[in-house]
Amino acid sequence: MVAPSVLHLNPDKYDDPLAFNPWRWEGKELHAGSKTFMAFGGGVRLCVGADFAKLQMAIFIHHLISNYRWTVVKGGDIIRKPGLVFPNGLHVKITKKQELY
Ligand code: HEM
Repeated sequence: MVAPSVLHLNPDKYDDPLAFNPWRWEGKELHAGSKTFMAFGGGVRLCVGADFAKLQMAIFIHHLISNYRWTVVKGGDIIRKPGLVFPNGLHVKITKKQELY
């Protein structure tokens, strides 16, 4: 049985687990097989909205790529293992593209 909250609220894994701290995963391995993070839960209680949420993220990224110009500021080294990993981050500046009409 998988109980994501037992993992995510475990003070041995995360300092002050009840605090809102989006940086808590910085430097940790975040991939499908991660032992410290399960974004959509797992097992029989796997998030039923996971595919819907991923579709919304894909549509959002599509609009960001189609309508905005991305300029790399720093980072960008890529490791394929097999998913993409940016070991030193990928900092980009995003500016709205000029309207052509
Ligand atoms: C980025 C967006 C989302 C994240 C990170 C997320 C995360 C999670 C996690 C971690 C669980 C498991 C909770 C547990 O095991 O106690 C869960 C369950 C659930 N999620 Fe999501 N969720 C997201 C979006 C959605 C959406 C869009 C819907 C509905 C349209 C949804 C509906 C549900 C439902 C109904 C459950 C309970 C499933 C069950 O207990 O059988 N979620 N979600």
